[in-house]
Amino acid sequence: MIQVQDVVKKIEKENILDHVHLQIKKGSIYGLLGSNGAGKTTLLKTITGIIKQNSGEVTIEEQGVFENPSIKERVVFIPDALFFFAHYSVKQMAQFYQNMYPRWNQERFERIHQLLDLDINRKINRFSKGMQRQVAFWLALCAMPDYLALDEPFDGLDAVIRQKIKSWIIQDVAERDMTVLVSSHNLKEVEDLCDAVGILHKGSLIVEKDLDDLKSDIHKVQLAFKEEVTDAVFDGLDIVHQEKRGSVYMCIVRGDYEQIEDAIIPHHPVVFDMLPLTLEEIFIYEMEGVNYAIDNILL
Ligand SMILES: Nc1ncnc2c1ncn2[C@@H]1O[C@H](COP(=O)(O)OP(=O)(O)OP(=O)(O)O)[C@@H](O)[C@H]1O
Repeated sequence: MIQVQDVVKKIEKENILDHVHLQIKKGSIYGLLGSNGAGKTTLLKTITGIIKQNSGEVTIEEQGVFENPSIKERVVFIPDALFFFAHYSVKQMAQFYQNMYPRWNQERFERIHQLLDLDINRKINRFSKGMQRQVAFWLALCAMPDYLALDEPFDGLDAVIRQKIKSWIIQDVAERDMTVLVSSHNLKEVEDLCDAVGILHKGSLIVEKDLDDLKSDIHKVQLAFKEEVTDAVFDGLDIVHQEKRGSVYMCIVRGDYEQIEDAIIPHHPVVFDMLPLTLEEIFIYEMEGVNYAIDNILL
């Protein structure tokens, strides 16, 4: 398990991480979402022990991560801006990884080689951006990490490779109980992959929930009534957002399905549809809740 307790990270006197708490269960895939500049990369670097927090605690399996080689050899971080040694070929970079990560799996390296079709003797900086990202995943997965942290991981990968890599990750989670932390602006991708999500805004975690709970707790409700109604109709509903188009109300409402139904039905609506929100919609409304507003986004 990864535990982040009351973590503050300051850069130039500013709290880039502002008393962050989070927990990531072993064998789960956790999606870290947030606005630009929210602190996601800083949090990933803190969790993987690349940088040290000013206060608070970051532990993996109850051990501090920073300057802890026995934990770090079980953690791999793929940053959004990839780094490879200049002039290193895939083969040379693999040798470096082999020295860094004692559980390096050479057989897996050769198997993935056949599946990715990249020349191991070619200098990595001669590869395209997407090919370099393939190399990053290739090396990361052969290091057999127990904890894999990914920052905007699928940027620049074609759909076929993306699917392939996602299935390898899911396989490692299922078979080896690998824990994955993924930060991404591609919410569709996160929605498909993650068990739990956290939303970071201005250095604070504003939401942290299992994805299923998050989705069952907020709905898009479309309503119309035969006669003009007063606001009393909406009493008892936790409305996050509301718009009226003609005679139809479109509302975003917090609460479970039955609870919302029980509040609405007594008012005899002639139209009453309730739909789950996509993760992208949930994200937008949660951000609106912290005044990161975008008006008239209801579809
Ligand atoms: N080395 C640095 N020096 C100064 N400020 C920094 C540094 N690294 C990060 N920051 C600041 O910290 C804040 C958080 O940055 P971070 O890269 O963690 O955000 P992010 O959530 O990953 O953003 P994005 O989604 O845009 O990639 C930003 O305001 C950024 O300017």
